[in-house]
Amino acid sequence: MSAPRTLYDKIWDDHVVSTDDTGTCLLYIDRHLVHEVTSPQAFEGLRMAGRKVRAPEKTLAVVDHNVPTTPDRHIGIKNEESRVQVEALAQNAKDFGVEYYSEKDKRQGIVHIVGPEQGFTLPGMTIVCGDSHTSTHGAFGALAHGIGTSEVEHVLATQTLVQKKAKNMLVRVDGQLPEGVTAKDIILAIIGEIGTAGGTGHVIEFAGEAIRSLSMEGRMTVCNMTIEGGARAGLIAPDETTFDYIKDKPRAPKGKAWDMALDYWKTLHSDEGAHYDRVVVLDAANLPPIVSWGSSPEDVISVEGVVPNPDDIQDENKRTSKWRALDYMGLKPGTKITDIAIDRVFIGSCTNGRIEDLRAAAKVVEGRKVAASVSAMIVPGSGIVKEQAEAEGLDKIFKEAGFEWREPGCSMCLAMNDDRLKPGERCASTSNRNFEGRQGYKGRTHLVSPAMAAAAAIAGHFVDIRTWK
Ligand SMILES: CC(C)[C@H](C(=O)O)[C@@H](O)C(=O)O
Ligand code: SF4
Repeated sequence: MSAPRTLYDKIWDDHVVSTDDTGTCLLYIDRHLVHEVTSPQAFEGLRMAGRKVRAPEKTLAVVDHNVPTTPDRHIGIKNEESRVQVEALAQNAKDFGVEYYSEKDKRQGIVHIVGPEQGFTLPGMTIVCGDSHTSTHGAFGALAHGIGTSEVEHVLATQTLVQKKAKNMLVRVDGQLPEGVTAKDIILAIIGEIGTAGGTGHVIEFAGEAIRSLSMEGRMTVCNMTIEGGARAGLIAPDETTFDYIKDKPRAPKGKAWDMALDYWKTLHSDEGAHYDRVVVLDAANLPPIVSWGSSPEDVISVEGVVPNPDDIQDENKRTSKWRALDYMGLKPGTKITDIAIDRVFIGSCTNGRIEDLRAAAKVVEGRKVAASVSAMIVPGSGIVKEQAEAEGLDKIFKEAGFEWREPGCSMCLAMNDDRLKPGERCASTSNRNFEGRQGYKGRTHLVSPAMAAAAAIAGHFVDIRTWK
């Protein structure tokens, strides 16, 4: 009998084309997602070498980072650099025969929301994109890597990627999540626990009752932020929740092909006794709603807590860097998290821009008003999410409360388009990165779940969603 294997081992083994003496492998790539930021030079490289895209039918291109999200976006992009990138992707997709969703297409949205929603992302596949949050697709039990622009070119040309195998890490979240605590809180707590380098050199498999109980949307939120914990990729074994989600998606296998796919997908789980190089266990029942206080996704604390004092940190470099983070954030140690007032709220991004996220926010917002001191916006992750939300009347709830209701895109997750913070502005954000300048020059980001962001918009400061009335 062969040795027990993890889910990662299985997908890896199924895709190795060749291995050299140093253990470096050539991996076959099943799906390639392309956006406008990391692809222009890759296509240019192909053009100069006179090469074609090897498998256009396994490639899907969509604009997301640079597109405006205002209702008048059809008039075009003012920013020259953004406009050039978007136009380049449209042209490259046409020249190389790759399917492309422009900002005028209902299927357009953030690449990591579009892939799953179209059934382009399927269990057991290797999936790449020139984007770090490609880890999102691991929620389907797919091995999903972010890659650099030169690798984008390599995959376009050959449908393979040069890779060394990573180690196996298991993060098990036992028990049940308390009311008001979400997938976002799980992953923020995990990163708080292991640190931003905690997953370095590993692929993390998420397992345990709390993970199993999550919807696909929640699982995508968890896998999305795996990269912020330093891991190469995140994985969750597919199950009935996964199969139900995929079933009627446009590109999902149909008929006999579906039955065959399902037989294979059911083998995609770690074997009993499979070896993990590292195991971390958390108890979901102990998790509170979480708020980030600093400029790294590991700087997290319970909403019931206070801003920590960096002087309590032993390591000098770390102590200095956390003092710097507090200075940047304009916060003092000992301040209660619920006393922090905010100026802006951003609900969206590939972390929390899916329908379930908008439903969670709407539930909090219904019949209430955004605080006079706050400007808040909702940016659906795709045109399909937007359409669904409108069919459910969520847009009305948001607009009546005083939120802006936008067109899909990366928006204020990163300052690559017109949506950005002004210097000094403080934002409750459902995105994944709170780096300095991430949402705009000198902008201050606090990472939270959609329900927590929505509640902060109403209250004007952070509140504990579990006890807030
Ligand atoms: C622009 C892109 C390359 C980048 C990434 O790789 O993640 C962006 O999506 C981000 O979230 O910072
Ligand atoms: S939404 Fe944010 S994290 Fe996701 S791909 Fe866009 S910029 Fe990157």
